[in-house]
Amino acid sequence: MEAEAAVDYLVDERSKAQFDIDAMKIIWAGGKHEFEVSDRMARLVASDPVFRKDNRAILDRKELFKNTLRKAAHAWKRIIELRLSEQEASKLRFFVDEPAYTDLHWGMFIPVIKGQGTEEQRKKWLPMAYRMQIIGCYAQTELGHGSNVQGLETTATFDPELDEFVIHSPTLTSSKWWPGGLGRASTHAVVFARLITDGKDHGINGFIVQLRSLDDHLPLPGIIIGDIGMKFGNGAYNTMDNGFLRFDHVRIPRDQMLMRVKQVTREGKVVQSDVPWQLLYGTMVYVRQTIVADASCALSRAVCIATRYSAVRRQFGSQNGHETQVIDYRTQQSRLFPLLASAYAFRFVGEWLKWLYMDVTQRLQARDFSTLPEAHACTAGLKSLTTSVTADAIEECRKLCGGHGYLCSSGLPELFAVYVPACTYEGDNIVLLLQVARFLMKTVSQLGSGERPVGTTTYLLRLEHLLQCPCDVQGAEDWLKPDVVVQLFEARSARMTVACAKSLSKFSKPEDGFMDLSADLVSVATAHCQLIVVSKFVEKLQQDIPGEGVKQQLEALCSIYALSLLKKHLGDFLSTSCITSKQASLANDVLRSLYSQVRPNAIALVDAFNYTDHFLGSVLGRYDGNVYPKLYEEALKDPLNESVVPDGYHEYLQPVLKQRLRTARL
Ligand SMILES: CCCCCCCCCCCCCCCCCCCCCC(=O)SCCNC(=O)CCNC(=O)[C@H](O)C(C)(C)COP(=O)(O)OP(=O)(O)OC[C@H]1O[C@@H](n2cnc3c(N)ncnc32)[C@H](O)[C@@H]1OP(=O)(O)O
Ligand SMILES: Cc1cc2nc3c(=O)[nH]c(=O)nc-3n(C[C@H](O)[C@H](O)[C@H](O)COP(=O)(O)OP(=O)(O)OC[C@H]3O[C@@H](n4cnc5c(N)ncnc54)[C@H](O)[C@@H]3O)c2cc1C
Repeated sequence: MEAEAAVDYLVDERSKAQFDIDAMKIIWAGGKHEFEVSDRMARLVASDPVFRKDNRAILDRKELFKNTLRKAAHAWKRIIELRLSEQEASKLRFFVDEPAYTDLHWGMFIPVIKGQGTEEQRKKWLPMAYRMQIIGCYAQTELGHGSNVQGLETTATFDPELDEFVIHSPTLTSSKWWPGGLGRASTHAVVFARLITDGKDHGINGFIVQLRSLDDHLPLPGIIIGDIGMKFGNGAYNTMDNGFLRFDHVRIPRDQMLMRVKQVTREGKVVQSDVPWQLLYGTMVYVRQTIVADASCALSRAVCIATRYSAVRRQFGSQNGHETQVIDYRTQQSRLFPLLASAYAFRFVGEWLKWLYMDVTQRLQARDFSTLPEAHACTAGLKSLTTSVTADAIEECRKLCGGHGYLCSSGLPELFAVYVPACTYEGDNIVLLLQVARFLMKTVSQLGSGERPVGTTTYLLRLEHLLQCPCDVQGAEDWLKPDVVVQLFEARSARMTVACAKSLSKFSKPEDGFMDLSADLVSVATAHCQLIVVSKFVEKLQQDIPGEGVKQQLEALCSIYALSLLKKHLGDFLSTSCITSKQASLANDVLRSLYSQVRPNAIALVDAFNYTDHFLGSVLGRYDGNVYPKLYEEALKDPLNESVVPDGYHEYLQPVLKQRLRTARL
């Protein structure tokens, strides 16, 4: 094929932008310093051949895993050589873009020891973990129990004679099953097990257990361990060694029980400390918060690919002598721009959630536990909302790219396969929304008793008003007023919450009500979480936003986010009498004009994510838009194209063809 000169097919598109893109890049990154770090790490990874990832879909499992080990070791070497800070290291990991055992080591094993260990335990274990002299994972889920943590079966029985715990898997269903990094890489795990002393069950707790020898990596006596097998998609999450683990009466010293929440004395007495027992779930709260931040990354990546390709791709019609760019079709805009708006919305709510998490952590250190339930509800709810939307959005972006979106070289199939388990891990999304609903029902039921709702539920203090207030929209332009929109989302959430609380009160046993009404409770929780995202976007816009035209673009995106939700959940808004059908129709008109406003800025708005072509890993999303020659190039790299006549021709194709010839002669 003729080599084409490098042409930037998106130059025209970029010249249409009506805002300062460099300023937007800084807003997206969360600050100037954050932008600089992110940009530097992205380039570092993109220029290093060890971090190549375009062959993942065709490597077999063993090669794939070995390659991941190689990349993780190389990343660690670079981190040490370049003396990278924690922030830089975690950005480097992000741009390497490959799930690995190190995620669980840094993302869960270290945090669980930090959060649930005593000072002595932290001093003993953390330095080894920080230097990666031991590799750890988080072994909670079992074959028979994932969502129901209280139902775990693994036992940790105290033996007062030897001052040890005996860790045991009493049944097949008690096998640990799923922990990332467990299958092949980890030397240690924090294992969640039932604490048994003197024949009494004291519920679950974490225990540090060594799994493999630090000399030859062989499993220690009594440990049965392996990988659980291939998962969804090629490449994708198969770089991770999710594992199984069974214990046959494995002994560990007493001081390997994580003792911040509960302690077991030398005599075998269980002492509950004064911190809330829910801190046992604290690592999950931390990770859920990071998953929300990650959702905006995955979503923006898919949206970047679909937006650039939509500007390059042309079908039907006539536009200056060419066919029409598909991005100019209203249907394409109405599917794509709400996703673009959601990417920005999730970015800002993720920033806020990080702040909330830091705030609750500081309070816990000062022994103020009052905001823990709200932090749990926010992390659980937003994890659920953002991952569900992102998973669906990646698939929608694939469809927005037509047939070529289905090719691995579009980057979208692998992104989808690697992302969808986020709807399940760290808490199934429905189970987590039910936690939010439970928190809302409790908050509403306590309103009369003088208990004041805090943080994101403060709006419930204005319950009487919200149950009756009409929507203040008279003309289309009223839909652009942030206070009108926020109040509408508050009213919808409050009305749905109260309606559900009333239905619940009709049950003599609350648990029966929760079972029967669980689908409605999930809708209530979703409405509340959407309110949080809308109001955090609005709050972000009340801050100082530097850069020409940046604020206007973000205001348009904020309105698109809120009004497209209104359109999608119109049934909720109409059935709670929050709006009239006339107002709904005005909102639809406003949405159309907002799409026109965003259209010339669309490419610049995705450029502001500052993704390298290496990170995007997509022929369709290339920065220069030079899609077609590169699609050919990628196709030619496929192993099937290595020979002109395929392997298997002589055994399987030729005989069939010859047989058909004979039949034809007959
Ligand atoms: C190379 C070098 C690099 C260098 C450095 C580079 C750095 C690299 C860094 C990389 C970073 C990558 C990041 C990691 C990536 C991770 C990937 C994914 C891994 C995925 C891991 C997992 O997948 S890991 C398992 C998660 N498995 C769950 O997620 C179970 C869900 N299941 C439950 O969580 C409970 O089972 C469930 C339902 C609550 C019922 O709990 P339950 O039975 O006790 O019952 P209840 O519901 O009654 O709850 C009783 C009361 O507790 C309250 N409460 C409940 N939870 C609470 C909580 N968390 N905090 C506070 N309060 C809580 C509740 O609100 C009630 O309060 P009240 O009584 O006041 O109403
Ligand atoms: C890729 C991946 C990585 C993982 N990594 C780890 C790890 O490192 N460490 C670890 O310990 N675990 C890990 N897990 C396990 C993960 O945390 C669990 O799979 C998750 O918590 C869901 O639990 P489950 O599999 O038991 O689902 P189930 O609870 O069996 O869910 C099955 C269905 O039942 C529904 N359901 C369950 N309970 C209720 C309810 N009360 N009300 C209504 N519906 C309900 C769910 O919505 C779902 O539709 C990982 C999982 C995956 C997929």
